[in-house]
Amino acid sequence: MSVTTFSGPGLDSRVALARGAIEVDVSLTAEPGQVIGILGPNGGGKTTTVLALAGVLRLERGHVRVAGQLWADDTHHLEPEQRGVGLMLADSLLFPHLRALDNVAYGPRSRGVGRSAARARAHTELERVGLGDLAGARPAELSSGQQARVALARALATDPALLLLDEPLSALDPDTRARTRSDLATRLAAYRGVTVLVTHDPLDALTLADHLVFIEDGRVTQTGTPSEVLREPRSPYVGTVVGLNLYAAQGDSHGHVETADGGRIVTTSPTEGSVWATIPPTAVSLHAHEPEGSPRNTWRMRISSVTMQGQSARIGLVGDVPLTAEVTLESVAALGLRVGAEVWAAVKATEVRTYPR
Ligand SMILES: Nc1ncnc2c1ncn2[C@@H]1O[C@H](COP(=O)(O)OP(=O)(O)OP(=O)(O)O)[C@@H](O)[C@H]1O
Repeated sequence: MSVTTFSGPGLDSRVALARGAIEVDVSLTAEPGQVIGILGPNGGGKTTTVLALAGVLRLERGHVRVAGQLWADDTHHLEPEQRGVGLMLADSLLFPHLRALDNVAYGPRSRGVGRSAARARAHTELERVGLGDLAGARPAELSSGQQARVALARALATDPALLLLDEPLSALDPDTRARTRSDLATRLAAYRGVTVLVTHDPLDALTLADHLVFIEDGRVTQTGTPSEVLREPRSPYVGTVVGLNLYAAQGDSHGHVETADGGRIVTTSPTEGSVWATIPPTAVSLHAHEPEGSPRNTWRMRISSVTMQGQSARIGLVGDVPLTAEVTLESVAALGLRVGAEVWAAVKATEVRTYPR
């Protein structure tokens, strides 16, 4: 098969294909060394995108170019083993009968590297993930975090230009996950190819990725650096992930915005035209009686949920402007906050941020 060569060094892709009930159409670009974090609700097309980049699924339209090489377009399709790609999934899928060293050496071996060169390479990769001493162990003798690190070493042992990590930490318990996340961050910092990391965990995305891409219903709904996304979410899903109350609203240019459900919010932020409005849950105070004072929003609300989070509680509120509030556990006790109870919620106008939609 002839392979057309392009000059771009990183990832340049648009994958478009039907999968199940949805049409996936996702464009991703990245420079070498960048980590792209992909987030999105279940069934939105994240894994489909990864499998299309890997060559497991065929494109219907679009293209995949990596390190200047065309891997796929309408007419070309390189098989996964013909692509310089490393894949790591939630299940590390190690060969149970092989030592860690031979699990890692398997990749180079299957690409034609001789046995001793492949083993030498596997040793180097295991050392890079801190497992040089456990090269002789079989998967059953390794902890789940160590197995994940072997899987990472295996994915990198073939010098891939593109590393695809699909929920690589999701099978780990929270402590192991935190430690393995930091090992992964260290290893990725030294990797010069492009990494695409699919995760449901905002912490993975914020700590590992340089750039975030949200995929919902087969489409990209938002891209940006973690701090851009944290500051200005642009879909209800992204609002939930970054922990802000988010409303699609219309401004009346008199310091009010009106939400799609007819709720009115007072703000000191610009209110011209179609805007997103955000309210941080920590900016919502709850009261037994209607509060008065500086320009503020006050709403009579009913409590729909109460969940604890460390030393604070998140209170779901329904009313004119549905809200999540984050309050101290003392407030929960003092105000008798429980599902079904009615309270006043107050938010200062200065706490409501708007930006164009
Ligand atoms: N093996 C399959 N055959 C056919 N359709 C599938 C298959 N796997 C997934 N789908 C469908 O493809 C669509 C996209 O699924 P995909 O796994 O890409 O989403 P996802 O964003 O990775 O979801 P999750 O977060 O649940 O892993 C969904 O509608 C799903 O039901």
